[in-house]
Amino acid sequence: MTSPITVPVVLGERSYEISIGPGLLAEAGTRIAALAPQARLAIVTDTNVAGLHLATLAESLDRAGLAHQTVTVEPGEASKSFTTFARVCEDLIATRVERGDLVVAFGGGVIGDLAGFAAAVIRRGMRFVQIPTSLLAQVDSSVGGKTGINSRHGKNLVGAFHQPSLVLADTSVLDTLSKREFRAGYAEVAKYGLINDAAFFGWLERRWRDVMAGGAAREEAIAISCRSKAGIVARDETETGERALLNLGHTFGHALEAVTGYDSRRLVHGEGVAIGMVLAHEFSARLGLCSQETPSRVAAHLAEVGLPTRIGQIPGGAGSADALMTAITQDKKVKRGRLTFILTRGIGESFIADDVDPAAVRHFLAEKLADGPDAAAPVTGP
Ligand SMILES: NC(=O)c1ccc[n+]([C@@H]2O[C@H](COP(=O)([O-])OP(=O)(O)OC[C@H]3O[C@@H](n4cnc5c(N)ncnc54)[C@H](O)[C@@H]3O)[C@@H](O)[C@H]2O)c1
Ligand SMILES: O=C(O)C(=O)C[C@@H](O)[C@H](O)[C@H](O)COP(=O)(O)O
Ligand SMILES: [Zn+2]
Repeated sequence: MTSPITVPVVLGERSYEISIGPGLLAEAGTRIAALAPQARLAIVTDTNVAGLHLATLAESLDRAGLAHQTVTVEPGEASKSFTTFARVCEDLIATRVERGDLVVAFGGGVIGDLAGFAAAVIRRGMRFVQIPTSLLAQVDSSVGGKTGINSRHGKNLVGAFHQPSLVLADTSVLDTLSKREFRAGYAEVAKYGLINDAAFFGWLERRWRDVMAGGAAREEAIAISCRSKAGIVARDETETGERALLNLGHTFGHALEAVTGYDSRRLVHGEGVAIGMVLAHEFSARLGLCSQETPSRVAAHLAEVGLPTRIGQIPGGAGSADALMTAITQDKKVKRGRLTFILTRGIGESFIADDVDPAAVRHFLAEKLADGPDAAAPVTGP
């Protein structure tokens, strides 16, 4: 087996490594034992991932002599709720894991955020390991220490910064991911190009089919994404400045997720981000910050990949401009009541814009909603 790609996340005493490559699940036992030889493990996963990959992880931990128990939740965004969080905390405490033991987040971003938040608060803080199994989790959510759950007022409004001690991204587990979920993760990959790396976005435009197919191009895209995120997180761990760039498309996207009731059948996070990134580029063009060709190029690429790019593609619609604005004004980037958006001057030229006029955003959204439902390209499906 070839050695995995390693990406360091440099954060002083909270530094850790991301390992990326095929077959890492079978090595999880030895790698975790090297980190914490005596630890007992509490694995948090969802029923999909458990059914497909838990046996491989469990065998690896057994071989390394690591005791482990599992807490399982239902798949989907609805599990990032107070109710599920409370149950997971109680179940984890019932396993009698101690402060020196490890929580293992084994799944997509929902599991990483949920289990990571539980690890942040149980016994006032336990170490945890991320074993991300979706593309989205491998390129984004397992890195950087944002953990949390949703509120009825908005996405991720309850949470903590809590860095993992290790990230193991086994790229071969992505072979069992649905096309829809793979595409959703691809939106966050494209985000890194759109933030500050026009060459990467151009590479994706040429090579996206290879990224979807697997192999070297997919691993390269995951590694480039992780390096980009690790660099930003190392410079601004708790989002006092530059880290907000990772929120490109998210102010709109999170509002869309909130008004669609965190219902994964209608919209998953990466799809919200895809639509949100197109909206952020269109809004930038509307403000005269970039040319009209910029949003057209972004939308064309995301649509070619099979992602939704318009609000009208969300089954059941996305409520009203007022409902979206209510969610947007709860965004964590709001400062002294003023809206912050990630806007752009062109592909790979994103910047943080504070004091964005809410009336202009509302007017823009009302116009987008007036376009009405679009039956041409439904977001759901395989
Ligand atoms: N903390 C962060 O920095 C950060 C970054 C980006 C996104 N997020 C959060 O991540 C969540 C989205 O993550 P996601 O897209 O991974 O969603 P998810 O965790 O719901 O996973 C998507 C679906 O894929 C299934 N799945 C996962 N791995 C699989 C595999 N290998 N084979 C088959 N099925 C598999 C899951 O069971 C689920 O049904 C959102 O809640 C979002 O807010 C957090
Ligand atoms: O890591 C970050 O910082 C991000 O913003 C990454 C996003 O892709 C991710 O969806 C994150 O959870 C959003 O953070 P939030 O602070 O807006 O909830
Ligand atoms: Zn995201």
